[in-house]
Amino acid sequence: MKIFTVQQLAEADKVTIEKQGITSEELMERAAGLVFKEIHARLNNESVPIKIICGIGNNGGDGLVVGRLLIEHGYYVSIYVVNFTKERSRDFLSNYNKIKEIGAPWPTLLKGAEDFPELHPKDFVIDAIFGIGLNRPPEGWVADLIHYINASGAFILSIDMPSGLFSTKTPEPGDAVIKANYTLTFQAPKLVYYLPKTAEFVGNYQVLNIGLDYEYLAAAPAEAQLIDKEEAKNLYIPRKNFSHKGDYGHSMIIGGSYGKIGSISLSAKAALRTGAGLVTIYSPECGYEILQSILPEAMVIIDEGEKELKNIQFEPEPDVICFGMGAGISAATVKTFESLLKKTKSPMVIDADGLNMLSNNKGFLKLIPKNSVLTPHPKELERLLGEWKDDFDKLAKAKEFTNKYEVILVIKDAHSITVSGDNLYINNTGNPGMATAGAGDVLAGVITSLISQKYEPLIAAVFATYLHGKAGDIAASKLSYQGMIAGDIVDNIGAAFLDLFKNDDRGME
Ligand SMILES: NC(=O)C1=CN([C@@H]2O[C@H](COP(=O)(O)OP(=O)(O)OC[C@H]3O[C@@H](n4cnc5c(N)ncnc54)[C@H](OP(=O)(O)O)[C@@H]3O)[C@@H](O)[C@H]2O)[C@@H](O)CC1
Ligand SMILES: Nc1ncnc2c1ncn2[C@@H]1O[C@H](COP(=O)(O)OP(=O)(O)O)[C@@H](O)[C@H]1O
Ligand SMILES: [K+]
Repeated sequence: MKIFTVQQLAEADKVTIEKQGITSEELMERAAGLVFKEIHARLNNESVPIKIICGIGNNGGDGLVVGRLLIEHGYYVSIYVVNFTKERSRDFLSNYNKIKEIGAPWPTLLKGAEDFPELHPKDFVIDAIFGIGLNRPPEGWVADLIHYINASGAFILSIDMPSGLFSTKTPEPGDAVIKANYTLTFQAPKLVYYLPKTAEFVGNYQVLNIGLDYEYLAAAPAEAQLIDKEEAKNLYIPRKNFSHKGDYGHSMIIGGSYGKIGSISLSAKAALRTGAGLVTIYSPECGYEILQSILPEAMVIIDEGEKELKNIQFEPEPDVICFGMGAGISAATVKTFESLLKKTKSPMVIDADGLNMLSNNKGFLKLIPKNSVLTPHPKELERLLGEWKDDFDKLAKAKEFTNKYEVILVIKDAHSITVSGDNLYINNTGNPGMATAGAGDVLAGVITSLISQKYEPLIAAVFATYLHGKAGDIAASKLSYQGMIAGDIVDNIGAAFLDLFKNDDRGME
């Protein structure tokens, strides 16, 4: 699903009104009507006190429409208007008058702290103060009102955006931003729904299709792509009946050191479970017996170093090399990594200590084969890019980095983001149970395996991140967030593939 900027959405709004021959008030009625429907379906005429807090722009207008429809359906509704200015948007005003027409009590005007409504934990608050038109931080008593709503303990449903949340910057601690339990948004999710410092304000969310002009949206370049099952399914390459292991490539997993052999075994097993034809593990000597015993399907080549990698030499050349898990960063390992970078021409996957070596030796960056996939978690990314001001600055720096070195970055997080040039792909699978040792090693193996099966490195990164998260979700559904470990993610990669085609006639070919 495409994620658009606020400017694009405003433009789509205009184009829709023109092409569909409707008024903006009709579009507001359509959009807010869908919000009403969702609320009505959930509340099912329950007599919960509903308090709608409206601004004076179109977000407030939406709040008024929702209020009118709820009143007409017999709900117990109080409407408040935050009178931070005398200005009103046109569609706000016409819907304000419509409240009078249905004979409902006039909305209460809030002019300062003394007017704040009583709020109770059992209230259902609809936040329609600011939407995507927020253009400066809320101040004074309006900021106090936002903090007051948050502190009430009431269930908060935000329309379009939690009020006070900007679409292009992250709040500072203490800023006035509604902390919604649920957000109902129009047409497309917003980038801030997926970033570490902003997602917490959004709560759960749902996207309502308000029928904005399809042609405009299809042609508009996406600010980012959200990768869900629909998108992931389209990336899948079916396996042919008449094929052999050579068709699915040879993955080589290089890494490990004394006490950290488990990492490469997880990557290698993940590569096998993702469908690589052949997997070779290249390890320090101390890993030999362990690896041969726990993973008979993989071949093992050992380095001359007993406890760490010292002189990486192998034959024949694999289709793709994954480097770094558990490798450590001793001087000898750094040196042999440098030679490996110099002699490798095809795209690699670089993870963990491979990334740390790149950060400590910035001169190595230009040696990375083009189109390689780097998989940093936030700390590794910071070592690689330097500090960033906020999540937006982080993404800008990541784009610059991938452009400069012609590589692909998978920024691992709750919503991992694959960055390639100016393109962002946001993953929508995964769960907190994956915050467990070795989960990242598994992802590196899945990406490597897909590249060896001839997926383009960018597609491999995006698809692997989806499958890895889905495998984690399936593992969590059986074992709980607490009970699952990285090996369970590996064990459910197959189920993640099968899930792609569940409820779909196409099936896995
Ligand atoms: N696009 C779509 O697809 C559709 C969008 N729709 C809805 O429209 C919403 C956008 O509406 P919007 O543009 O009127 O802006 P909105 O968010 O109501 O608030 C801005 C108002 O507040 C003001 N203001 C700003 N910051 C302020 C501050 N800190 N402190 C004080 N004042 C501040 C600013 O005025 P200013 O003072 O800057 O002149 C302006 O008046 C959108 O989120 C969705 O709900 C649907 O109805 C139909 C389909
Ligand atoms: N809360 C979470 N929600 C979704 N995915 C998560 C969460 N926490 C971690 N993950 C995923 O688990 C993996 C953890 O990787 P990493 O931190 O490198 O672990 P390790 O170094 O132990 O292997 C990443 O792919 C990350 O996206
Ligand atoms: K809002």
